[in-house]
Amino acid sequence: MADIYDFVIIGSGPSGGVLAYNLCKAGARVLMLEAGKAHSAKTFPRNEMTANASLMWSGGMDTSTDAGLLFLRGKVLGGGSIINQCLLDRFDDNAFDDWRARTGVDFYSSSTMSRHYDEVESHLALHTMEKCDWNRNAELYVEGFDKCGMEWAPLRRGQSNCGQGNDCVVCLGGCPRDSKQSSLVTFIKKAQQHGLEIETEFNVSQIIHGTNLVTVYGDQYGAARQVYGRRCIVAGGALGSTQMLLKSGFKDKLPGLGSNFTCHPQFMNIALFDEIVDAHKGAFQSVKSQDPRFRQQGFKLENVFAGPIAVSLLKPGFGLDHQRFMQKYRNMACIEVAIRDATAGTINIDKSGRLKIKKTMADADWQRANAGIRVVETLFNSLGARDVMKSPIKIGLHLMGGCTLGKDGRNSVVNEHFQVHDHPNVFIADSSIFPSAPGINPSLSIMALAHKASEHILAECGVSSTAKIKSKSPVVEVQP
Ligand SMILES: Cc1cc2nc3c(=O)[nH]c(=O)nc-3n(C[C@H](O)[C@H](O)[C@H](O)COP(=O)(O)OP(=O)(O)OC[C@H]3O[C@@H](n4cnc5c(N)ncnc54)[C@H](O)[C@@H]3O)c2cc1C
Repeated sequence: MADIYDFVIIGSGPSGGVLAYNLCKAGARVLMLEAGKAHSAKTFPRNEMTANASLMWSGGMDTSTDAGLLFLRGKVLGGGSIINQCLLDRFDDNAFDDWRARTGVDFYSSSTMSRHYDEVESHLALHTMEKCDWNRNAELYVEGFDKCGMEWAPLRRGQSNCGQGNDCVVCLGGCPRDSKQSSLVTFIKKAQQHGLEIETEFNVSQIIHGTNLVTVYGDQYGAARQVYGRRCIVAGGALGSTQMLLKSGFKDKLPGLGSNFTCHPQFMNIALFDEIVDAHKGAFQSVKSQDPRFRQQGFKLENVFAGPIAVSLLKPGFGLDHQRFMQKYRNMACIEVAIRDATAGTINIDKSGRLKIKKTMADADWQRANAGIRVVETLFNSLGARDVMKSPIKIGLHLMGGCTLGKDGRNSVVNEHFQVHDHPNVFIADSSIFPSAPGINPSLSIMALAHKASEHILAECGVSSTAKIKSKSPVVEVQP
């Protein structure tokens, strides 16, 4: 006798959380599988090194095949929303127009998506960073922008209570106050109130699509496991979802699987000032560029900083030179350049199922990066910085694509109903469905698309999102 769930959701990030909540609320019996561990505000590691090692895939050391780009992605209950900054922006017309032109999919528009944004935002505490939240790093950013006549805007974060002046900067290792609006403290918590079951440390290796049943294979605590769902929702993020489908042999029917991988490569630029900046105190990020010229040129700037371990990794070299650099930690200000990458990469696997990610920076990408870095240099120089260090390390935080949504199964993986082409019982609505890099923080749009997907999935089951699913007998004999 085996349990059959209405839905098995693989992955617990922004996508998995929203889908779990909407399906559970409609009365479905849902099991969520997550490869990472379950943590809470009380148990998140408080040391930078331990946080990277225990909350990220490969300890935060996933790289492209040429080792030119470093990819960070969460492996913990709550996924990327546990280790991210929770900056929540809607996409603009420019991003949606590009997606519509690439895919021919009409719902990619601000007007169609606004209802879904409204819906997910109604579950989140949102805070626009105000002047009283700024630390000296943010003040310098604004002073520089004003001096150089460039437009900036406050960032909007998902946070409920980050204390006076956002007095804590440990968000990237998991929020110790349950303030950051991760999927763990928002949608997953609410889904659990509607009966969501969760299994953590369950690493999915294969998804087998049957006529009436999807079988999900994996391992948990060193033992082989398999679970069954009438339908399966793959929400493992760009790399995770693509890897699971590749390992399950979906590429035979879907040649586009693994293509269109993008990541908004980011460059940290650190300036040394005579004054004490203490960028590690107060709000970690508060302001962004809003200059239309930058959007046209394919880059954006945000004030940002990092803990001492991360900063030390950004500076090449070792010994006295490195030591002297780190002694100036309190005098550092930092602005990151993030580009809207023009050159898509590919996601593949080797014979052992390990990821092989090809992603290079082509000339068009370097033009965008260098244009942004030049602006940062001008800005810091206008403020009298002693020195500006351009870190050679390129980091991909927003991982997108691999299972693109589109109309044609020859070059896309998921159809307009978020169903994998020719596999009607498997759905995807996470960052892997993105057809290109939007150049905007992606999480809120991942959630809005997941909300839209949940409506399609419920409609496909013959239920409107406000009616209740009548779950079939939960326990039946299974012969996979
Ligand atoms: C340091 C950092 C800062 C960021 N800051 C921001 C920000 O401020 N704003 C913003 O919009 N975005 C930000 N992002 C990006 C954002 O977090 C991601 O785009 C988002 O989390 C992707 O959501 P997702 O649901 O597609 O996948 P994920 O959040 O990656 O969730 C996928 C989940 O699936 C699990 N999984 C994968 N494979 C398997 C498997 N085989 N078996 C079982 N489980 C599996 C993973 O462990 C993971 O928990 C940041 C990212 C990083 C790393």
